[in-house]
Amino acid sequence: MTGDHAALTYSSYLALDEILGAQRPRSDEHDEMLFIVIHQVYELWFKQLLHEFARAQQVLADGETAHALHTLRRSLTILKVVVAQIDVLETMTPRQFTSFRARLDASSGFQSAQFREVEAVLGRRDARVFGHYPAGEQRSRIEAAMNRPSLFDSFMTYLALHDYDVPAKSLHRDVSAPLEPSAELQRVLLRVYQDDAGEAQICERLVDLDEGVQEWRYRHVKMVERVIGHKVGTGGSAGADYLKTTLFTPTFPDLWAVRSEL
Ligand code: HEM
Ligand SMILES: N[C@@H](CC(=O)c1ccccc1NC=O)C(=O)O
Repeated sequence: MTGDHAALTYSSYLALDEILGAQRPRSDEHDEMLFIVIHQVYELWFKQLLHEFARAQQVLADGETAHALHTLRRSLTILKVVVAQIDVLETMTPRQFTSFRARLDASSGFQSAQFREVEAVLGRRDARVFGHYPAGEQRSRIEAAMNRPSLFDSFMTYLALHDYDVPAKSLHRDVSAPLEPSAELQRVLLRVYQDDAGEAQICERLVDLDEGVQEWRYRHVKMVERVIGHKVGTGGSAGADYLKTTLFTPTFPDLWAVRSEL
């Protein structure tokens, strides 16, 4: 040991004092601990997903197929884990949730800034989400993500580097605008699939990602229905009925559209 630095330990390296001291139930109800821990684990995985997506965007913009596939594969594995976590929360019955629900006040998943950042990095551009974020650091991070190229934009750069004739409208678009389906781009994607090389595998991993997010939404809405039925949400929405309206919006519409032609 040098100087007066304490030796690194398991708990100091992992900052366990901080993370294990951060569960603060507001009621004495047994199940509130599970509710808090599940959400904290989600937020940690969201943080890791954002870290992986940033890497995926870098390597795609460098045209590196193998590294991109590796990073996308890891992201998908994380996504599967967070979808599976819903099984644990579903062991909580409606009465158990109701026992502490009032203590949540008006807080809700609407306020998960990292979830909104994940959506923005993937390509969602929707100012409605800002209704739940007053000016501040969280809002700025979501705005920044909506104003830089999305994962799909990085994929456009990747395809261009691999000599595909990506339409200028897709390659040099205003990245702060929503991704619009494009017939011209779909023709390029068909070629990618016909070549059946690494580029097509990237397409498949992006479809996996899109499907995985849709799967999360479906599992979340079913969990909501079984736990609170059709009650209105703490965040002020219609609850399950609102969540159902978000189910069928794909992140990468062109990758779905081409499938009828393959
Ligand atoms: C008992 C468990 C849960 C219930 C009953 C529940 C309920 C709801 C409801 C009713 C909404 C609509 C907003 C509102 O009006 O409050 C919502 C939104 C949301 N919840 Fe949950 N939730 C649960 C667990 C989770 C978990 C574990 C996560 C993981 C982070 C999560 C993330 C979200 C997100 C991100 C939204 C916004 C979705 C969107 O606008 O597309 N929720 N939830
Ligand atoms: N919106 C839920 C409450 C809820 O689930 C929640 C509350 C605070 C923090 C995270 C939550 N999870 C997802 O919405 C409800 O209406 O019961």
